[in-house]
Amino acid sequence: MEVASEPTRVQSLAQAGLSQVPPQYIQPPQNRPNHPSSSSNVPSISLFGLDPTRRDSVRASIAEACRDWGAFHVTDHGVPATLVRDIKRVGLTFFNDCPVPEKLRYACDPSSAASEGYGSRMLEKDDTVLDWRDYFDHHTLPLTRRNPTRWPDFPPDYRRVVTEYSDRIALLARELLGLISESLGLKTQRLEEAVGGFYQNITISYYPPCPQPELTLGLQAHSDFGAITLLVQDEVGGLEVLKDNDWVPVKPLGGDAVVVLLADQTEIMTNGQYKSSQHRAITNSNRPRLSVATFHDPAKTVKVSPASELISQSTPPLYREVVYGDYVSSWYTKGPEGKRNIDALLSPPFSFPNFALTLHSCDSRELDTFLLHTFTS
Ligand SMILES: O=C(O)CCC(=O)C(=O)O
Ligand SMILES: [Fe+2]
Repeated sequence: MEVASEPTRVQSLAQAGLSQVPPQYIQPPQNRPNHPSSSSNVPSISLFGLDPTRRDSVRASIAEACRDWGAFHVTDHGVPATLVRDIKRVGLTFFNDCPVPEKLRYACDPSSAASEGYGSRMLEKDDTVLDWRDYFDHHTLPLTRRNPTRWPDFPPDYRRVVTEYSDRIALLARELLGLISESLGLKTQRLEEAVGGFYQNITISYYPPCPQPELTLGLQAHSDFGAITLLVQDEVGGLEVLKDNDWVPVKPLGGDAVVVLLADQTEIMTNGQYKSSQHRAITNSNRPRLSVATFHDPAKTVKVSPASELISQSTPPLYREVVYGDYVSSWYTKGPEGKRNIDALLSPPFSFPNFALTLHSCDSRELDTFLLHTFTS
């Protein structure tokens, strides 16, 4: 049996003082970060005082942000600013002050996808360009998956803070799915019921300074595969979202601000009315950066499909039903490559005029997917 070897830790490379990044980290020219042309930022929505009148206007802002961006900031959301600050503090203390050999006590299993713990490589494929990132992944919900003894105990309040943060941020995810449902004219609980009890993971990402940020990515372009991701970042910044084919930096707002990223299952459930956000992280040469992404996903056995209330003769289902576990397996074996995985679920067109239109407007990869679906379904 082949035993997977321990991956190189990016922090160790950064501490070695290299002047050039090793070749495995160099992105092909088309994926390298170019200088962002946009000075805009994602919309920011305050959830303060949600009485019925405020709720109407917040719903409208959410609808616009979800349609135009698939990403937005929320503030005044009920997760205490001290807890948001604490989760960043414990993460940064672990990465900055705990020696690598000590961190390796928590190393995740490099041979199994999405295993809990301290890691550096998300994908097992040998041909992927590597991300300039180390991370710690925590399995936090349902409670049967949560075992804080598998998490660092340095700093001493690490486990308490992650536990509290997990519980509070799940409440916010629920509230946001409710507002997103309402913003589409669905009953408040609709999306939450379709997702079922949350499978929640918290990934703390640490991006060490990189000697050649113009050649690398901290995290390659992808959309998250679950339902909704809530992310906090430090003041360094580096998250970018794709908007109208431009990479737009998500500028840190500080305070209690949380970035909401719609993920693929929400795109499917909303039948494409809301798109999942394609995003990536860039690096810089002088300051380490930290982010905390909390993923809220369905259980692996849940079947996800467009909500029937959103389907009519004029709005046929755009995506085929998928068992969530199959979707995740495909993501890990093929790699994210932007939004390739969700593209593969697009339903074939239904009539000849659509067929002609689709062929006219798709690139060669979409054409492969299209032909495959047309002739195998
Ligand atoms: O570090 C970031 O800002 C992005 C993290 C992210 O997208 C992820 O972990 O899926
Ligand atoms: Fe992500």
